Amino acid sequence: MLTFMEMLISLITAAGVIVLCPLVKGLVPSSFLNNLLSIYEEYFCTPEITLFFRTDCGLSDNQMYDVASTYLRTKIVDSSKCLNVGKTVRQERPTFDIVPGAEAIQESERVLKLYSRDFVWGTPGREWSSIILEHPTTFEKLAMDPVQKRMLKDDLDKFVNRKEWYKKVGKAWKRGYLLYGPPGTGKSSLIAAMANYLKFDVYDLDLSRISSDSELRRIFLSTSNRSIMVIEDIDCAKLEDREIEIEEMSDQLILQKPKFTLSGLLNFIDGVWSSCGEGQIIVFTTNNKEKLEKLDPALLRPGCMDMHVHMPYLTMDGFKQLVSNYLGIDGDHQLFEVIAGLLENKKVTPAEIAEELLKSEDPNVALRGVVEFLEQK
Ligand SMILES: Nc1ncnc2c1ncn2[C@@H]1O[C@H](COP(=O)(O)OP(=O)(O)OP(=O)(O)O)[C@@H](O)[C@H]1O
Repeated sequence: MLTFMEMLISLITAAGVIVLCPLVKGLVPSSFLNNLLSIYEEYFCTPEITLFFRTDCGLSDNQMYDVASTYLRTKIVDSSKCLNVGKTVRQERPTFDIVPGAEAIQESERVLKLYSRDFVWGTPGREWSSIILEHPTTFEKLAMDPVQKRMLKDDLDKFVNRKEWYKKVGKAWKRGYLLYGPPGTGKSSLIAAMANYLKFDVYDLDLSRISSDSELRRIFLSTSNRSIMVIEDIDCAKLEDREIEIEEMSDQLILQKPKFTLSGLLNFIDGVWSSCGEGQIIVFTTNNKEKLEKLDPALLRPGCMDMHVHMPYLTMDGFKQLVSNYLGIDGDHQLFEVIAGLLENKKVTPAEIAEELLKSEDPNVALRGVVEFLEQK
């Protein structure tokens, strides 16, 4: 027979286990659990603290929200070892400490986000809205010159692993890439591959809608570290210095009209403001590199665009990669020779051939379609 004290100790221990262990919680019927918890709380519990993780901290996203959601999503078995939340009596705010192990989980489980400004116009205080980025392109799937692909991956690896080096030489930890080539050659796909490879969020910035340097500053400062800022079709972005159009301005305001300037943009990429933020990558894309050079050569210099990546029309190597992706053929095919001959004389983009390959899952039908397409081009 259990004594009263032994029963009480068992009850406390059981309730303690249930309170502390989420796994056990899932196994116990809720009515029993609630009764047990109310007895436990009434006699032994300190008041509960509820933590609210807001999605944003003013202008920027709240990283603690990401940490907490990652934590809850993975339902880490040994939960007590992963996220320490603490507050001493002297501290004004709680501290959050991710201990080793949790970072690795966070990294592998991290959901990438694509930020844009499409839904923030007229929303005071918000510079970006985001959706989950689930782009399937990886470096392996990209139809791209293998040597160039290797060089780019090495460059990215070197960049992300050299935080201390950048500090030592007194350089902002940033890197710029210019992707240029005709439409449909994979510039956007390459950006997705870079984001997936590095596990970096992507910020998609439309420069033509920026009206002043101060707006640009606010926007840049509200991006997170270790992210990719993309400015697509930069040659079409109306980069000339421009003034904001405000109809009813007082005389005083007219004297200091807000302006967007090219030098304001350069300041963020390789000037004084470039040191705000760490591990940031900026990518320009263009279909017309010459036009960009004419506008201002400074935009293409190392320090601004450190690496220029040419995305050309489709080559036979690229074609074989697409065939592997779409038809699962990794070896040879009898139509490859004729296709190689046609590709040598035609300017065709990977996007066009991808479209043809989508038409049939039967390799013979799909490849005959490609031959016809190339012959007619
Ligand atoms: N190099 C490539 N490797 C694999 N797929 C590609 C490649 N280029 C294009 N594609 C296919 O074509 C589609 C369109 O390509 P993408 O948008 O990446 O080209 P782009 O160069 O960014 O074009 P634009 O200049 O018009 O923005 C992609 O979704 C992908 O399916």
